[in-house]
Amino acid sequence: MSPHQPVAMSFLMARAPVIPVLAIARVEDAVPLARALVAGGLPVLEITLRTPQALECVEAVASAVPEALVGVGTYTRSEQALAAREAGAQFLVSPGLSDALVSGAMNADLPFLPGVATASDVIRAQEAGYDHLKFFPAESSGGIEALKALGGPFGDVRFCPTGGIGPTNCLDYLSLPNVLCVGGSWVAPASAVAAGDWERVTGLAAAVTGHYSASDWYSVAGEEDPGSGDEKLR
Ligand SMILES: O=C[C@H](O)COP(=O)(O)O
Ligand SMILES: CC(=O)C(=O)O
Repeated sequence: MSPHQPVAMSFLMARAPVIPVLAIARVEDAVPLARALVAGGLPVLEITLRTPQALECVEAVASAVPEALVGVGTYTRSEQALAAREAGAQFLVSPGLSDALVSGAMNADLPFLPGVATASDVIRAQEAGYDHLKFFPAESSGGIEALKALGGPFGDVRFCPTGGIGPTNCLDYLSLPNVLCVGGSWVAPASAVAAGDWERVTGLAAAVTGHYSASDWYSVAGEEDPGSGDEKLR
C-alpha cells in the first residue's frame, strides 16, 4: 500500500460533500465547468475516462483551475494510471478493484479510491491497504441500508457512495457516520454543460454546499459582477 494513500484520500473526501462525476464531451467545456463547480464549493472533481478527450480535459483543468483538485475516474486498466498522472491528475477513482489497478496506482504514486459493493469487496480492499472506498453503484447495491450494515463489521472504513444519488437523497447519505462525501453527476447535467449554462451548475453545487454567493461565481468565472455581490444563487 502507498503509505500516504489513506491520508490523501481522507483529505480529498473530507474536502467537499460532493465529488462531481464528469463525462466531458468537449474539451472547451472542461475549464468553465470546473470553475463553475469550484465556485459552488465543489473543488474535488472526477473526470471520467468515458470520453476520448478525458485526459485533455484533465490537463486543461489542472493547468487553468488551480483551485480544483482534479482526478481521473473510470480507471479500469492499470496503464491508465500513468497517463492520468502525466495529464496532471491528483487521484484515481475506479468503479471496482483489482490487483492490477492497485499496482498501477502505486506505480503512478497516486491516491486511489477503489470501488466496492459487497462485504467481500471491502475485505479485499482492506487487504490491499485501502480504507477509504467508493460504494458503487450505491442505490442499486442497497443504498443507505447497506452502508449502515457495512458500518457494523467495517467501522473504520469510510465511503464515498456513488450511483443514483441526487438532490433528494444526498443529505441522507451524508448524514451517515461512515460517509465522508458522495459522488454524482447531477451537479453537472449534460443539458447545462451543452448550453454553457455555468451559473446553473454553480447553483446546483451551491444547493448542496449552501454558502456560496453570486460574487464568488463571477470572480471564479472571470466575469464582472453586475450586482451587489451578496445575492445568493439559489
Ligand atoms: O455511473 C455512474 C456515475 O459514476 C455517477 O452516477 P450518477 O450518474 O447516478 O450520479
Ligand atoms: C462509476 C465510477 O466509479 C467511475 O466511473 O469512476
